[in-house]
Amino acid sequence: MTNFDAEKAIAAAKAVDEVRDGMLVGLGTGSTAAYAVRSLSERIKRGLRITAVATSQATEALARRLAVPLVPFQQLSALDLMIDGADEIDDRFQAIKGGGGALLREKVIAAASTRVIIIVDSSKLVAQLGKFPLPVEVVPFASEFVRARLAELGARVTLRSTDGTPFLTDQGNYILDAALDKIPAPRAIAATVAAIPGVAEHGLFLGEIDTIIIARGDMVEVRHR
Ligand SMILES: O=C(CO)[C@H](O)[C@H](O)COP(=O)(O)O
Repeated sequence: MTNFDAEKAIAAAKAVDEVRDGMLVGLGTGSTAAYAVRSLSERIKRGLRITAVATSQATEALARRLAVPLVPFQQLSALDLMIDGADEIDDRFQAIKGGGGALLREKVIAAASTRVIIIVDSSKLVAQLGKFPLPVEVVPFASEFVRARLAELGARVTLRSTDGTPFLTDQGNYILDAALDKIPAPRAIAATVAAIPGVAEHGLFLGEIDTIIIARGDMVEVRHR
């Protein structure tokens, strides 16, 4: 386990402490969120009664394997709590997400949740967003059109792929990773990108996050908005 893995596990356990009997809990995607699923599973084994919603097929598979009770989100419109990771987060509770390609479902679940807790290791806290390329989910039909529009904004744009095969999201869309280096005005970029026809969602989470849990070594810091 790397130091960052240990921090992820500590932050995840702290977030899972916030889960109470009867809650409907949104489960994020990625390696940090996976620690939260494991931690939640341990509490369920000790008697916690909750129902969860997964933000991706990967998280769904993990939760099923660990006997975390799941319900499809299609039957719901609101959740109590979401626990998820992030690729970058600043001290204004603004984040870039989507490194795992689940940004669209993550944004829906975040919007549906009364409270959103983001759990991160110490490498994820930044003074300004933008070092991590902004993931933009696009319908495949529009991918070249959207790529050109993002390039006009000054981004170096890469179609996410493995060995030349485009990565497909759980919705069957593509991801364009838009490297901007710095995003000094996240709200303006978010509005501009969201307005490009063919964009399904972007990875800027600007108003959704209520609590950040950051682990540094074996210390954990909880910040509330
Ligand atoms: O947004 C995400 C998935 O879409 C993840 O939360 C983000 O990529 C962080 O992943 P990890 O915890 O593996 O570093």
